[in-house]
Amino acid sequence: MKQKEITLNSLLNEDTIDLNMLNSEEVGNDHLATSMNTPLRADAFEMDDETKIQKIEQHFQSIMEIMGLDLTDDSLKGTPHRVAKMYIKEIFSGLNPANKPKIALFDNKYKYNQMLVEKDITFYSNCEHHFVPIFGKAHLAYISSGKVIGLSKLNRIVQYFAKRPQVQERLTVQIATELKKVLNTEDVAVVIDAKHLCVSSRGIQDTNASTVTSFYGGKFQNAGVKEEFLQYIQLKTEL
Ligand SMILES: Nc1nc2c(ncn2[C@@H]2O[C@H](COP(=O)(O)OP(=O)(O)OP(=O)(O)O)[C@@H](O)[C@H]2O)c(=O)[nH]1
Ligand SMILES: [Zn+2]
Repeated sequence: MKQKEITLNSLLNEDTIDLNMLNSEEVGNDHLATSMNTPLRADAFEMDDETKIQKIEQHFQSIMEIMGLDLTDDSLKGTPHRVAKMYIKEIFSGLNPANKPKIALFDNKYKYNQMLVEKDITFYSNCEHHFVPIFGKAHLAYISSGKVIGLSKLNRIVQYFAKRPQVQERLTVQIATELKKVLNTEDVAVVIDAKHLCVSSRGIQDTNASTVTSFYGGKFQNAGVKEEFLQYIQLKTEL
């Protein structure tokens, strides 16, 4: 299987990126568009969800009509509303910071001081260039700086950032940055192995290629620590 490897640590070189901006995953700051922030307009959430759904429904109906589809057909007539609801409430719900998961941390009373790896987190996202799915596995690791995170919250962080129009590089950096912030440590690692339907189902139509992106912070930049993490996740060849 062919894999394209993009290493992101150079993008996150703290000499070149303002750390305040890295922490600004808030509405209104996103539009300042550092390389890792989803390019959102400042007024992105002035309109409520119900109005957004109504408007998208109207526009999607126009797209279908332009394509010559008969919207009086039983099976098609509900599609504009279905798509609009799916965009706002499901597959792009991670655009809205109101949907950001609340993260519960616990004291590390177990004195566990090795890495914790949450691997094979299945996610579905969508390519921001073609609006077709990106899907795959995310593998996360961290070494506690004193707090322990509930395991499911690692999953929830992945799902939140996946539910946006994405490029895989940005998804990787956004997850890593959030992990660093909530866990108050540089010692985090993220590897994402994903398939892009814009590469397999159209365009070049390569059904075998997958894309691997990675972030290694703090102690994970140490070759031995990184190797231990990679041993645990052992990238699988089929997704
Ligand atoms: N770096 C990066 N590129 C992506 C990602 N998802 C999709 N792309 C690429 O974005 C590019 C968009 O290029 P364009 O030439 O504007 O689009 P296109 O004419 O549809 O290109 P083809 O896919 O080659 O037909 C394509 O090469 C996609 O494969 C991603 O997550 N990261
Ligand atoms: Zn694409």
